[in-house]
Amino acid sequence: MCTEKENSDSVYPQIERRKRLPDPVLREKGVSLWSVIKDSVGKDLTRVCLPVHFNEPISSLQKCFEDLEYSELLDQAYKHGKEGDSLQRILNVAAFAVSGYSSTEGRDCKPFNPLLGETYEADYPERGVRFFSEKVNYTPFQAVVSIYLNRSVQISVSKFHVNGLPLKLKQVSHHPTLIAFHCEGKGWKIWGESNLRAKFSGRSIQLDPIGVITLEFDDGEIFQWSKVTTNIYNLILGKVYCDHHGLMHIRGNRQYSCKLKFKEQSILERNRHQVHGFVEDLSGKKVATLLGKWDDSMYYINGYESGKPKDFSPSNSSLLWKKNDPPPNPTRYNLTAFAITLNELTPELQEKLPPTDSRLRPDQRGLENGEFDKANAEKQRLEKRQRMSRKLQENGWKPRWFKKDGDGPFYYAGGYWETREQGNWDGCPNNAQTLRENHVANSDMKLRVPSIPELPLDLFAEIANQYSVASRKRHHSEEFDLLIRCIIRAVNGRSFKGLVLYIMNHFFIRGNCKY
Ligand SMILES: CC(C)CCC[C@@H](C)[C@H]1CC[C@H]2[C@@H]3CC=C4C[C@@H](O)CC[C@]4(C)[C@H]3CC[C@]12C
Repeated sequence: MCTEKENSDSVYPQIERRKRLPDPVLREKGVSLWSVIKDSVGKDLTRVCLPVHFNEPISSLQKCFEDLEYSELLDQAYKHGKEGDSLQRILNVAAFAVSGYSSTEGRDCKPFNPLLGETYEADYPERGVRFFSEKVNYTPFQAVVSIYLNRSVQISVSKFHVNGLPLKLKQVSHHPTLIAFHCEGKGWKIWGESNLRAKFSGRSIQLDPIGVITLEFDDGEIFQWSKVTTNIYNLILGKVYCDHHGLMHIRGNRQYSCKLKFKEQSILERNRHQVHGFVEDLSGKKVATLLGKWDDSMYYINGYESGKPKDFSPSNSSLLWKKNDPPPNPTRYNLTAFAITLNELTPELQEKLPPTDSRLRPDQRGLENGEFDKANAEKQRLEKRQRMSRKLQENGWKPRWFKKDGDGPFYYAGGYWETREQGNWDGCPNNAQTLRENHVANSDMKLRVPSIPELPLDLFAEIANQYSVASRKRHHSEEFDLLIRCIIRAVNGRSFKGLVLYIMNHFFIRGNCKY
């Protein structure tokens, strides 16, 4: 734990991280997507909780950090730039932008969709980086794509038939999960939003990333780029896999910019996953050529060569990046050695984490431990609770660590690591505060926080939801009155307003994210 290793020009401490996932407690029973669909005929599938069988024990917040597996390339880029070699800097940045895709090969599970207010921190001093991400929007539906069966209508436009039934896929969510992240390395910072627009296009699902990634070096050089399109194939039949294609333009604020093309796969093309491109200077002169594969390695040669990949040989090209070896104990989820470390929870870490950290989600932890029934039950409970407080969330929820100005992108507002240092997650301004201001403008309401005996959390959510509906309609529904009367009886006649405030406070202290 305490030895130190020379890494580029800084000294990083060495830290032991786990090399494998825990052995599953139970044997997993197979689940077919069909059996899930079959049981859901006629239901609004956004309300159907997908069993954890289709998940990997990583949340989307953690997945964002997977793109930083090769952050060493950015350390290199910083060093080169400092030594006046701007070309090497942009080449390393380009290799970094491609390297983030390498972990997607062979992965066929869905990451956990973060709950509102969920956060993830990664403090990796052995790499010189500190990463933080938060789910920043409210997603009205859990599923990006809803699947429903059309039994009665015989003439169907859908292209799929499952067990003789036509299957129609319909996109329902226009507010995909939005995640903001911020990462600090030695000599650089990188931040952005991870947001995807999903389109179902007959053969596959197309995910178009929205937003830009910004990389800023301490000497003021900035690069910005957007990710390319991802397609997911074989969702219904066969083995699920994804592929990436499109143009990536890395714009710099100084001398160079870089254009990379991720080639779309074709049946004829035997050479898959290819990426090629070039670096050009301000005058448009192409000064270097890049070539490689997003799931393997990237090379460059000085000067521009429009030739085919076969023109590249180890003698005339130099290696920029090579993918790490797969872990010695492969997981069912095909996680990389780096990804295996992301959800590790040591007792020391547990003490420091805020209650909103992905590592504390019981459903995800259950899946990781192979306690599948427990994981499913927890997932259902958490998703149901999140749906129930929907109205209140729509009205006044704000992320805690990221801000935005007008329509601009979210940026890190600061303070997370400082709060962590103090170890007091309750003391800082919280979502409860914001909500109280938005919804309870009446100043004569005094906030008493009564010690209410443990009430089921679902009930809290439902009350909060009803309260928000009622306060807009200016009258309470009968069911709502009944509910409230029951609760008041349960808590021995505490004041209604105080109770509601307490509930809101209790429920939203950490967004919707108290497990
Ligand atoms: C229901 C089950 C069977 C479907 C499994 C779908 C898998 C293949 C999907 C679900 C979520 C997807 C990821 C969502 C977001 C991103 C970020 C993007 O910039 C690169 C692709 C990447 C990393 C996707 C890769 C494919 C992915 C992992």
